[in-house]
Amino acid sequence: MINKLSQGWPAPAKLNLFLHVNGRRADGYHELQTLFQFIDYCDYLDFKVTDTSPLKLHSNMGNAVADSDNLILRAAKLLKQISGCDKGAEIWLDKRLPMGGGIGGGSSDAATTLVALNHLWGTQLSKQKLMEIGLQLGADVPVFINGLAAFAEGVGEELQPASPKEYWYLVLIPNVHVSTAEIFQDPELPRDTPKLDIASLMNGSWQNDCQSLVAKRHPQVAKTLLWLLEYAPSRMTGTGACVFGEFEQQQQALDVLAKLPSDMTGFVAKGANTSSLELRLAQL
Ligand SMILES: C[C@](O)(CO)[C@H](O)COP(=O)(O)OP(=O)(O)OC[C@H]1O[C@@H](n2ccc(N)nc2=O)[C@H](O)[C@@H]1O
Ligand SMILES: Nc1ncnc2c1ncn2[C@@H]1O[C@H](COP(=O)(O)OP(=O)(O)OP(=O)(O)O)[C@@H](O)[C@H]1O
Repeated sequence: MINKLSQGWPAPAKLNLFLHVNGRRADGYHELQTLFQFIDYCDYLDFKVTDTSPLKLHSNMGNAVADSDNLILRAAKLLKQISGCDKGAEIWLDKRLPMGGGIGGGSSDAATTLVALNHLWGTQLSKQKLMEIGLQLGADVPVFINGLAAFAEGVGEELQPASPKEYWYLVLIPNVHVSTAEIFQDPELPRDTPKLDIASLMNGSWQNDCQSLVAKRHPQVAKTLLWLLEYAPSRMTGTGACVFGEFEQQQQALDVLAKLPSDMTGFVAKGANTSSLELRLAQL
């Protein structure tokens, strides 16, 4: 059972406003160019520091992820190992973000764990060091630790600050789990988009190179995207399954949400170039 403490630490979702796949490296990972923006839709974590070393996680995720695989416990363990900290922690997770949706919930939980425990344990590692540790857990973890919207290259860890317009988004959640690894292993994934300079990318038309393939493999994604495109410029985020449409006004997004067929689910959220985690840190 989750017994939330007084004030939680947010773990916000991200959108990939565009995602280009430029090539494959020898280690199997892909070279990407992508634009990350946060949204104000979050998981929440709470932490209680203990004097002895065990780590314990309470969550409302059910059996979805074994403790040994959970990025929260993996992040906490790694921070303990690297910092030599002998304290422990009890951690509560209020999971709200859909899993396997391409909005980065697992990576964001890991980032929030590293940032919060670094503060609460007094381990005092720099943001840069936390980002290095985060990268060992997933390609998307560093941007969540950095907390600022960013243009990213490499496998997603070479970050340059960016300030895309903070639209209101209607995010739809097709009822399928898309495996990131499976999409990146698919022989039909296009991997040859030329690398462009940041200015051309920011001013060009934004696309997701994984979208056609995911729509082909998962008809539910294709159907959801087609529905949303009737109302707004819309794309997939990450390797899916979630798709998002952009709106100038919150009410426009809410009006479309109200029309959603009963077999679809979604939520409205605001784009944020500074993450809610970064804002929480600034309050300390
Ligand atoms: C596609 C994105 O969501 C864009 O934001 C991310 O790059 C994915 O980041 P992530 O979920 O943190 O990914 P990881 O957990 O590091 O990797 C999952 C799997 O995706 C593949 N992968 C991931 C990132 C990348 N640049 N190239 C890849 O080929 C790898 O096969 C890896 O086994
Ligand atoms: N705390 C966690 N929350 C969610 N997933 C977790 C967590 N810990 C481990 N995982 C594993 O990570 C997988 C991907 O989860 P996540 O919700 O981050 O997907 P995603 O939104 O598609 O991420 P990305 O866009 O980074 O690929 C899950 O299917 C699950 O097996």
